[in-house]
Amino acid sequence: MKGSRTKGTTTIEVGANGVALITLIHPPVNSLSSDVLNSLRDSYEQALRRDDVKAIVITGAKGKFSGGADISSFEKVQEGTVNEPTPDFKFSEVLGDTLEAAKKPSVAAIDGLALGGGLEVAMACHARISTPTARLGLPELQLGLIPGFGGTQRLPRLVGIAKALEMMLTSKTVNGEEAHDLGLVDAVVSPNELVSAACQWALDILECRRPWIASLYKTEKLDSLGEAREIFKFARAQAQKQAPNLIHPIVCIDVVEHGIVSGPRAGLYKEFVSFQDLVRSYISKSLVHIFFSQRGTTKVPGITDLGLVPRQVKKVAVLGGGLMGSGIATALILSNYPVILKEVNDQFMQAGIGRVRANLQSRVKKGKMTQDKFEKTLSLLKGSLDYESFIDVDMVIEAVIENVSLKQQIFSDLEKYCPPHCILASNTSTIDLNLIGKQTKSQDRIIGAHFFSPAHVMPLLEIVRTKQTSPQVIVDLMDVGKKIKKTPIVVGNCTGFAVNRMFFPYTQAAILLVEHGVDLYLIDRVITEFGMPMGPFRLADLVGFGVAIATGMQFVENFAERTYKSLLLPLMQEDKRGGETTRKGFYLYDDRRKAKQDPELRKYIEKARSVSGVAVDPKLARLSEEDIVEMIFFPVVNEACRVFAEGIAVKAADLDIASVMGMGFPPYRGGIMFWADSFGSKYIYSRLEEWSKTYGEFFEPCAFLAERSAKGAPLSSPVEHAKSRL
Ligand SMILES: C[C@H](O)CC(=O)SCCNC(=O)CCNC(=O)[C@H](O)C(C)(C)COP(=O)(O)OP(=O)(O)OC[C@H]1O[C@@H](n2cnc3c(N)ncnc32)[C@H](O)[C@@H]1OP(=O)(O)O
Repeated sequence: MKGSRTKGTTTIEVGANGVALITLIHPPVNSLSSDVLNSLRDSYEQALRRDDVKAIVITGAKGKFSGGADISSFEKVQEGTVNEPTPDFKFSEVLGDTLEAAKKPSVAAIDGLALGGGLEVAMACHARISTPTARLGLPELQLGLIPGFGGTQRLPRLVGIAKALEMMLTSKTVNGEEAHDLGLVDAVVSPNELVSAACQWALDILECRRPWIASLYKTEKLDSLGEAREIFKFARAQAQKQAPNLIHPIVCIDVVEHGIVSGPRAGLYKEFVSFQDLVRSYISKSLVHIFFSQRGTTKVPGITDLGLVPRQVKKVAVLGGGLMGSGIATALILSNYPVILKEVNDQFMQAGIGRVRANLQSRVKKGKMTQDKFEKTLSLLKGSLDYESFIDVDMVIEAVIENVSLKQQIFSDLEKYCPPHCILASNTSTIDLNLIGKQTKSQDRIIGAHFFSPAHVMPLLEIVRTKQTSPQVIVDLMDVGKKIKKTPIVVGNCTGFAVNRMFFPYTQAAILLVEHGVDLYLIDRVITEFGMPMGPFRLADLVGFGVAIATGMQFVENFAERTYKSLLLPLMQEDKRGGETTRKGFYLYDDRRKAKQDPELRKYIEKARSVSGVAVDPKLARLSEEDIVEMIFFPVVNEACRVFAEGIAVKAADLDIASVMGMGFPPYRGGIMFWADSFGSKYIYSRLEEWSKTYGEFFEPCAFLAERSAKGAPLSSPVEHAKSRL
């Protein structure tokens, strides 16, 4: 069973002071499985029955209150194994009728996490005591859900409507101190005082020295109805603007509002009904899939199951202080790794250090970092112009321009100057690692560490292994990845690896459509409305045509048969239109980087069209929005299938994560393979085949897709005989 190694339980221990301590136990995060919930109800009823119990404290084992409802139980509902609302989802009644309405007071003692259902249990208690570092929140919306154990009603009554909506809509947690300021917890104490302070608080409630509060009926934090309506109106407008494709944030606001207007019991009922609908929605199914897939990336068969312990990486060198190198250095020093930044001359080195400084300064400006922490963090970075200081580094990450012979030279040098255990990583985004390491004898410690720009912000780290890379080196890099808060996906070696192989047809398909008559700006709009952060043309402007063309060349060389050859980008570049940095690309940019459409583009498109020998296709010129989405993304699915079939990715779910975190594919569509399976392999195959007949090999469905389509099989089911590169 995913995410829940045991079914969990609770224990009850009655002290001489007459307080029953109920402990939630379900490693690793004390999630609330059916067994935990049933056991909690039984322990609670026992405490209420026993004459020697005067008051109750609920806490979680091993310094964690609870990570919330057991998410794996949602999967069963989503797979259709469970149809009716299960007792789990009716637990809201138990919290209201048994805990909150009890004749004995209860206090939650919170350390570590109190998330989702965990916080909802705590809010049904009559008071909450937490440690300063505890994290409290209702992150259910991240899963396409709303709180289902009364959180939509109790949180607004404890912290006010606006703050409650903010916490739920952003899924952000607050720490114990902040929770105290908000009124969500009643006192903050150190972890070793937690249980005794909570027991004392419960006795104080009993003896009327502290208030006995049922959160559900608290009113003093609630705004007047008129003010509340304004808050709801504003929240709806914001939610609509930020996530127009998502319905559950609006449902959440509706449910909170219903409770304010019609009373908390009516609110609880609406919460229950809405939760039942949402848990079965495609969006929740997709987001739950993403939740488990993201955690699944750290489990790589044949590598993470070998019992290898990651070696400690104490010092890292980064080669190249450009955009990528400085971003990588920033990510490393932010996680306390001392870093040497090597450049070829002083001017470049100072520029690189300047970029790192600017990255950190922007955190200070946003209030995410103190000036003192800024100084300390920056002091971890040292510039260097030679390899002398590489004598004691444990890992090098090369991030110079995409030039094969330059990289080959660098890796030969690294072999000479770095200690023999040192991990030699390259941040190349496309070049085959075997080529890069060709002139060395260190193939076992050469690995790809492909970051995404800006490297200190983007969450994905594509770890590329060749057939020679040792499992130890992979485990070491995965560990560094985790420490710098990246989600690693381990992939095999090939041109473009997983993410860029999927990106390539995305841009290519867009160019093909434009040359055949589809409006360029319409494509960007449709793709943005689909949920991508920006359309393919706006993205090309952001990346810059220089990089786009250089990367494209790698694909032309390696996958010529399925490359759509167009001169659109080179023609524009010839005219000094190189993307955002030149202020002109597919869009025109003003001082504030605001993009404006440019009617002049027509002349480049017409020229590119005539060079390609392509005529406007009236059918494509009238393409529906659905068709635009399919013609752009099915070629991406096709490439993802190849990547999967070749064993470059071991699990389809890794490609889902790669697409979401590397390409910006909307997580609420579950990732590229998950989304593709919602159409079915037969449909995708038939569409690609139809287009390939008219528009050429670019669309030709791959053998894997043909095979899955013939069997009517899902694209994400495991590949049995893949010639795995892992
Ligand atoms: C009715 C209610 O209103 C509905 C709900 O409560 S919905 C649930 C709300 N709770 C959440 O969304 C929290 C989800 N969990 C998290 O954000 C993070 O796991 C965490 C912050 C709790 C811990 O993070 P971290 O320490 O990095 O550990 P992480 O690797 O994520 O999780 C450890 C393991 O616990 C599992 N897990 C975490 N939370 C879980 C949950 N709520 N249910 C089931 N499994 C869970 C993970 O799948 C993972 O399993 P694995 O080891 O087999 O891969």
